[in-house]
Amino acid sequence: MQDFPTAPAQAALFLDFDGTLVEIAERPDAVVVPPDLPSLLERLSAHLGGALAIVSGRPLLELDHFLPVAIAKAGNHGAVLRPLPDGPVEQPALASPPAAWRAKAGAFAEAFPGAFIEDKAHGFVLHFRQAPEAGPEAGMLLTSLVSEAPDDFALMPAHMAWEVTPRSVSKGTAVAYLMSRSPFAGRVPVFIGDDVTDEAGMAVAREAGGLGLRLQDSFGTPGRFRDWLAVLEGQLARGVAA
Ligand SMILES: O=P(O)(O)OC[C@H]1O[C@H](O[C@H]2O[C@H](CO)[C@@H](O)[C@H](O)[C@H]2O)[C@H](O)[C@@H](O)[C@@H]1O
Repeated sequence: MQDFPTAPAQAALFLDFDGTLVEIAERPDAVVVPPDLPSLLERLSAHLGGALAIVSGRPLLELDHFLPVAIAKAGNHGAVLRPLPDGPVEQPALASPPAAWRAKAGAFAEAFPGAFIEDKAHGFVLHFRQAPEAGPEAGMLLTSLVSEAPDDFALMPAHMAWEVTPRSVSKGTAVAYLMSRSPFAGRVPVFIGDDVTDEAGMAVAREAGGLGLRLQDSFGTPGRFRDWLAVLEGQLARGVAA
């Protein structure tokens, strides 16, 4: 078992989705969620008094689609949160990138068969997994566009994708906000993720005395990570992990 900085029963778990809980797929809609994963996460959340949250770049509705269980979720890299499993959705007021940026990115993607844009509420992703030759040029285009409003927007490298996001939110702000309120407050944060976009969440967890774990280093693969979660759930259920 991965060592915790405290008794596991006192931890607050923050889990990335793509590349951590599920394997990366060719397209965002093609990820395969193991049938037993949602209920495993729901049981883990219950053992932790609700202090388990999915913290993802995905929109909240997609997280609800892939993980249709009552657990806390933060989507769009911290731009939308549901801190309590069945509670209300919370969204800070955020600007959207200029329409001209989206139009230029869309025209760029159209020139590379396989590349496409994924729209989000306050940003967009330019995916190039099926057009890898587009990656560097896409990065240069979006770097140039974001430089027009660097205080408001950030460009994040993701797995075979570039994402334009509001600068004021991140997985770090999501973890900090959740840790400020029940049932997360007072627990020791443990963030597990696989990507550059997870580093802000890991950093906040570490600064709070917890753990920021990179999946590849600590677990290897999403499958092995899911196995670890199942073992942890069993221990918490039997009361032998505290
Ligand atoms: O924060 P995450 O839960 O890791 O989500 C990050 C982004 O994941 C998705 O894109 C990535 O996963 C796809 C499915 O495996 C893959 O096809 C793509 O190449 C990856 O970049 C999702 O589409 C984004 O919205 C998330 O921000």
